[in-house]
Amino acid sequence: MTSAVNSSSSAPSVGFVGWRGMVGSVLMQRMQDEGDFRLINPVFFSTSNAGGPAPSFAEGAPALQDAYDVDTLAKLSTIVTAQGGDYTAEVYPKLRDSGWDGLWIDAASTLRMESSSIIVLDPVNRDVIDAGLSRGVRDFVGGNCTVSCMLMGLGGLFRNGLIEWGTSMTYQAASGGGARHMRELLNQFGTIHGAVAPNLDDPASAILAIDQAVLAQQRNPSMDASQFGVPLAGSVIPWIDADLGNGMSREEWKAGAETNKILGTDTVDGGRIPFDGLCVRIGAMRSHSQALTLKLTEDVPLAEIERLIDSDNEWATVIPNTKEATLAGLTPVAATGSLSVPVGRLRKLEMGPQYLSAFTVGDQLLWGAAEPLRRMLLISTGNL
Ligand SMILES: NC(=O)C1=CN([C@@H]2O[C@H](COP(=O)(O)OP(=O)(O)OC[C@H]3O[C@@H](n4cnc5c(N)ncnc54)[C@H](OP(=O)(O)O)[C@@H]3O)[C@@H](O)[C@H]2O)C=CC1
Ligand SMILES: N[C@@H](CC(=O)OP(=O)(O)O)C(=O)O
Repeated sequence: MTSAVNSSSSAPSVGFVGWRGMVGSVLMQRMQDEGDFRLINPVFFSTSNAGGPAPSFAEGAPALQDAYDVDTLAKLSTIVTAQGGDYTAEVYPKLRDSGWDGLWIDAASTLRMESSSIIVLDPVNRDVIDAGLSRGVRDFVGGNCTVSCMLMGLGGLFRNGLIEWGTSMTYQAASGGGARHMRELLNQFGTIHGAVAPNLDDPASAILAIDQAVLAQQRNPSMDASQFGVPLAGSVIPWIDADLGNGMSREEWKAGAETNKILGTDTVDGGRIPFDGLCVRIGAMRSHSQALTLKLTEDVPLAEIERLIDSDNEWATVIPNTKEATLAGLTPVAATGSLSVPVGRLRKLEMGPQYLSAFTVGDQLLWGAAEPLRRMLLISTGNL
């Protein structure tokens, strides 16, 4: 499918860097699905193939430009990048130093916590985005995938001041690491299966023998674990991103830091909400899940909690707390590819009526990465 672009001189010229990566591909697909290219004059950049043809879906766009060419980038009113943090760290300062004052819309975490940037998640913080645009903020960064998916699901409780503190235990999919991580997980599953396939085919074979063969394969140094460091298939890895040296992973630090920045509660007197937990990589392909324990500021009836979650935005969806509904609607397999953010397992815990459990799943390439950027571009061009 091709998407006509708007090449009239009055259409905003928007540069895209990182459009063929995983986040970038999902962003391009969403923009095609929604007809966004009709509204802008896109210029596509590459770090590896300058001069090559523009993507086939963008009919009428010029050839690929060099993503490191600051002069060419500086001609554009807006740059959208999903190229990664190293690219941002190298190119962004040069571009600003050159005097460029266009809008920088970025998926990487590099600039997220800068005071000059806003983390974009407009169903939750549209007021912060609008105020930022009015006072001349030029850097808009997508949030961490787990944080964005959590706030999309539970925004109704946060925004009504009902969360005193929260803790999340995450179950993050391989796709959070990128395309090579997804491939590695699948190869590991395949290698393990290959090691026991004859035994599996024989219904009379002993399960303990199969179990031992699986473990031997997982511990075999020949098993490719170059992306994750250790086998993920048939296991879990309770550490994501850098070691901050204080017992906390960087992914865990982002949960509290970014949640409060998005909500605007990160100032000393802004009512910071303590939010902390453990981040764990599991062998899901795509879509991050998280189990939450929330301390409420008051004893709100469960029915009211469900109403606040469900009505906060058009994507948050309460899943009834039954086994049948949970299995049908509250898994990565059910959530992947959808903008809906299911929230379930809602119940008051034994600790008291102000303690709530919740489980939520979100496609971290949609609301967790591409969709907030796409919508920020629409907001900045006056189309949302
Ligand atoms: N993965 C996720 O869930 C999330 C990622 N992010 C952030 O988004 C940024 C980009 O992440 P992600 O999309 O996963 O990164 P990818 O590694 O998938 O893509 C980044 C770049 O790698 C280059 N590349 C090299 N080989 C290939 C190939 N075979 N196929 C496609 N691209 C290739 C492309 O640049 P070129 O075309 O110039 O060669 C591409 O733009 C990162 O900063 C990440 O932290 C944010 C939220 C969630
Ligand atoms: N760290 C996330 C993915 C990601 O890219 O996050 P961030 O944009 O905060 O670096 C994960 O591995 O699941």
